[in-house]
This record gives sequence, C-alpha cells and structure tokens, in this order.
Amino acid sequence: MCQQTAKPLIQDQIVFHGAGSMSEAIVRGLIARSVVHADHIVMLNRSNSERLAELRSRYGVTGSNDPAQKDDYLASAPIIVLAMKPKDAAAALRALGPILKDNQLIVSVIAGLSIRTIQGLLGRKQPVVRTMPNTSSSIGLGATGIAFSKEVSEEQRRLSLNIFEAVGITAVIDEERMETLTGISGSGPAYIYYMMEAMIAAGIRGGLTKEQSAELTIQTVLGAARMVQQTGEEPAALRKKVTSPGGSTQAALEVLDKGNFFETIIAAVSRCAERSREMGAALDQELAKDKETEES
Ligand SMILES: NC(=O)C1=CN([C@@H]2O[C@H](COP(=O)(O)OP(=O)(O)OC[C@H]3O[C@@H](n4cnc5c(N)ncnc54)[C@H](OP(=O)(O)O)[C@@H]3O)[C@@H](O)[C@H]2O)C=CC1
Ligand SMILES: O=C(O)[C@@H]1CCC=N1
Repeated sequence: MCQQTAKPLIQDQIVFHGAGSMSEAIVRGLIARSVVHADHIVMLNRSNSERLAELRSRYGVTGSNDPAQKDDYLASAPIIVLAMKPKDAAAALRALGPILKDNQLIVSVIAGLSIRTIQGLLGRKQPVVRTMPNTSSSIGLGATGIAFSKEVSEEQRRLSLNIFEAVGITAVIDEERMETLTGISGSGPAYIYYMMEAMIAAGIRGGLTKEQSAELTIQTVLGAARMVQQTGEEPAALRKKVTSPGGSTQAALEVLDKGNFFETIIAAVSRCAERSREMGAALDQELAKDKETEES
C-alpha cells in the first residue's frame, strides 16, 4: 500500500537569523508538528559552529555562519526571522537592508525593537511582522503576540500566523501593547520557573527528596493552570476554594501578602515592559545615528 505523507503547511524556506534559545524553541515546535520540513529551515549565527552542528544533528536543518553563504540565504528567503539579541540587532539590520528584495518578509522576535526602527535600520519599507513569542513554543504551548506593518500582504499575514499558531496560541495586538505582553507572556515563563525553584527548595528543606519535591511542584503548577483553563473559573475563585478559613493555605497566603506578593508581580511585569522600552529606545538611538550620518 502506498503511504501518504502529509504535505507540510508551510512550503516556503524560513531563514532564522540568529540560532539561539528562541529560534530553537520555534524550530523544534515547527518540526515536531510537521508544519515545515527541516529541508526548508536554515539557521544562521555569527560564529558558534558547535551550536550549528548541534542544531543540524538535532533537527536536520541547514546551519551556516559563513558570511558569503549567509548573504545568499538572506537574499533569497521569502521569510527571515530576526532572532539575535537586541544589542546585536542594529549591526545585523544595517548589513541586511542592502541585500533584501521588496517582498521578503521580516519576522522579528526581538524584545523592544519597533517596526519603525527595523525599517529605518534596514533603510527600506520592508514588510515586517513584530512578534513576542516565548520558549514554551518548543512544546507547542507558546503564547505569541503579533503586530503587522502596513506593508505585510494578506498572504504574509496568514503565513506568519501559521508559524506561530503551529507552536501555540497567538494574539494579534496593537504594536503599542507589545511591551506589556512581553511582561506577561514573553518573560512570564521565567517568573513561574522562579516560583517553582522556590517551592522545590522549600520541599527539600522540609525533608522531601529532590525528586518528590520537583514532581509534586510540577504537577501542582500544571494542575492549577489546567484548572483555570478547563473550569473557566477565575483564578481568585479557585484560590478561595483551596483556602479554608483559618487553615494552612490562608496562613501561607498571609505570608505572601506580607511580602506584597500581588503588587510585586505587577511591579515585575511593569519593570519588564519598561526594560523592553529601554532596549527599544537604545535601538532607536542607533537609527538616529544613521540619520545624522546621512545628513552630514
Ligand atoms: N529567550 C526567550 O525566552 C525569548 C527571547 N526573545 C528574543 O529573541 C532574541 C534572541 O534571544 P535568545 O534566543 O534568547 O538569544 P541567544 O543568545 O540564545 O541567541 C542569539 C543568537 O543570535 C546570534 N547572532 C548574534 N549576532 C548575529 C548576527 N549579526 N547575525 C546572525 N546571528 C547573530 C548568536 O550567534 P553566536 O552565538 O554565534 O554569536 C546566537 O545564535 C532576543 O532578541 C530576545 O529579545 C523573545 C521572546 C522570548
Ligand atoms: O529577557 C529578554 O530580554 C527576552 C525577552 C522576553 C524573554 N526573554
């Protein structure tokens, strides 16, 4: 019997410009869900050859840090995902602009970097999709914020949504809200991991084995998230159901309140958003430098 292999949803080549944690999370998710075939994925970095070898052997993707080869890939790919650290973005965009053609889609995952600054540093009005994913994309449970520049065609919108819907949920938002979203879902996994670290440590201090403490913590976080999702009840209502008056949970929550837990989380989200804006402003200054050089 002839076996039918399903055609991947995305047939276009995707070039990841930057081959770190975030690129890997997206690539892993795309490949695991057969949304893009590994043959159509190219991962580029600046210099780390060992990392490229690891990605090649793990996912079967193409990897390169050879400057001429990288330019060839970048000059022809219909989709380029910008995934370097913000501090490396200005130089990368200045070098990228002159080799691009009009219709190549730029998808940025870079925190703080605005569509206007991307187009300014490229020196051309390229179609740009600004996104803020998170590392849970690697297991298909990502949450990605998306904003489009007006140059993005309907087909390119669909294509970029396909990429991120394949690795989790998406929220199309006004670009001005991207920093707040970063504070919630982009960086959010780190807050949850931090809380889990503390819970595991507390279990160990109380005499549980490391394995027991970790397993119980994981299941508790998983169960709590699923309860909110599946019951549709507000977190506050579910919290009340755990909290018997005068009981142990109430005693624990009183300690959290003494540490101003609720407002501390809100302050952390707010500082995260502010830091994203600061990183964006630093990249804006790079653009201002380009304009000054042009004028002088
Ligand atoms: N990690 C996360 O949870 C999230 C990250 N992001 C965003 O993703 C971006 C990448 O973060 P992350 O993956 O954690 O970073 P990493 O440090 O893990 O990876 C950065 C990658 O960029 C490469 N790089 C640097 N300069 C260039 C260049 N000029 N050309 C090509 N590649 C280059 C590096 O290569 P080499 O190692 O060879 O120098 C490396 O592969 C950031 O802008 C961040 O804001 C967004 C959402 C979540
Ligand atoms: O820490 C950072 O800057 C990036 C952005 C969101 C998650 N990590």
